[in-house]
Amino acid sequence: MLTAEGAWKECLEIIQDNISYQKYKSWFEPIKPVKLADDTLTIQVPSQFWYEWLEEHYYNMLRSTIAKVLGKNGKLEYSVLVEKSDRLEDNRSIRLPQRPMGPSKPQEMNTFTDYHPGKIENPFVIPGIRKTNIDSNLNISYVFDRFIEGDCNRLARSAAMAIAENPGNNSFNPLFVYGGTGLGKTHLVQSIGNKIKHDFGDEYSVLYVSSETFTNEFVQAIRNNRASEFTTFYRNIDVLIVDDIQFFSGKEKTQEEFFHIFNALHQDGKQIILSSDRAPKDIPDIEDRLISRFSWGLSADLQIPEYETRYAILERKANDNGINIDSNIIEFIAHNFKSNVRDLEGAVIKLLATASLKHVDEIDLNMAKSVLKDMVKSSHTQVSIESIQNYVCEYFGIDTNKVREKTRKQEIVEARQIAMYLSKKFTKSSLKTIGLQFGGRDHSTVIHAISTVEERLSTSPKHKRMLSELEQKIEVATL
Ligand SMILES: Nc1ncnc2c1ncn2[C@@H]1O[C@H](COP(=O)(O)OP(=O)(O)OP(=O)(O)O)[C@@H](O)[C@H]1O
Repeated sequence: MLTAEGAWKECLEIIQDNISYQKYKSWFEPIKPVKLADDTLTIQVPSQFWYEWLEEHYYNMLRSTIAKVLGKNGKLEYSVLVEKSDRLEDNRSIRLPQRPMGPSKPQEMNTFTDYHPGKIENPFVIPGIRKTNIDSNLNISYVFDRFIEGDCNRLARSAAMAIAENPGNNSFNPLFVYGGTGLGKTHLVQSIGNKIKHDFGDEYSVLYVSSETFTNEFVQAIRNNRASEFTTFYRNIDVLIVDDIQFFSGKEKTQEEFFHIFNALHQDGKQIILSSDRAPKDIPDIEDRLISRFSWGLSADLQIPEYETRYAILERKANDNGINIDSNIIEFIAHNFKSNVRDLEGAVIKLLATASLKHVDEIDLNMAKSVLKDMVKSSHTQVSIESIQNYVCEYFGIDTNKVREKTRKQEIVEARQIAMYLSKKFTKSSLKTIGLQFGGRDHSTVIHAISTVEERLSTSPKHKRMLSELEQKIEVATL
């Protein structure tokens, strides 16, 4: 029978796969499952603010997670730990938003009584496509207003704005936005879609899709003999935004399909917006004819933000989250988190979560330094999954390719599981990405590997020693 712990563990596995590791650690790890009765899971959160934060930021994800784990009648209830009344009062600089105080004893805070499982519809099977019934898949918080402009993104942002003002009818077709991870590609390309929808209403059908979803839908469509419906659907879009196009690499059939859709849309003066982690010419295993089309309009890169932009982004993020951060803390973060915007955001979130967990209203610079110590270290250099595979294989004295092969030899399996565990710990990659880099395994294999390693860690001192040696090796390499 499913227990509260078991149900919450399943929820965590899903949640972990849907949000960054940092957010997962900050907001979900401290939660404790309390009770499971009548399809209702009760979880205990550390503070009233915590509950409000979850509701504000993760409501939809929690709803669908609960539905997956407990079924369509599943409900989630919160119980809030007693708030301390003796709040500290000295010179601190993060102020939590002034919200009503939580209850003085644990109490049910919210129930998804109105829950109905979310309909996940495949857009291309909607009969008689009409512009108004297409779900654009846009995240409404990705808007221009929240996208801070700097030298690092000025060209891309201006082109994006010009497109949003005049979709299809501009010289940036397609717009190809590229740059490293966490630099704002998704935010920017979705801002275009959101502005068009806001300014033009149903005049344009807008669709945001990741290249991975596009590929999966295409494969499904072929399997179900619905390839022509798939094509028709995409050819009817007015503004097509495809994110992370580098995932088309090596997928010949998908590339061919996309090539025809691209031509049809372009010919009809429809707007195409693409993003990628690298410039068109640097994407491996993509047909030349597609690469040449990607370069028809404008390719604009997003670079690492300079200090002033990092400062402005931090101020804005804090503001958006309803907190005031003292300028010396902003300076500290802006000086130490240089590689991407996601890390800046992660730092603000971690401070906020810690303030809430410790029940303090404000945080001073010393506390911020200590809270962010580990992140500062890890933000300096990013280790790749490939180098983790190398470290582990070198440690075990085996050939690196072996961990990517299908072999089930015990020593290889063990090395592979450890490398997967370390990849989760030291990189920001999703379980899916990790699985793919280990010979195309799926995310459940990675979850299994991680829990196997964790179990061994807690029962075998030999494994603990081994892991700690490996972790040290990786840490030294990333300093
Ligand atoms: N210029 C900016 N102003 C404000 N927020 C930004 C800016 N650039 C990025 N962000 C924020 O940083 C986070 C990461 O951005 P986003 O997901 O768009 O990056 P990405 O380049 O698509 O990353 P990935 O390649 O890993 O998918 C988002 O929360 C986004 O809002």
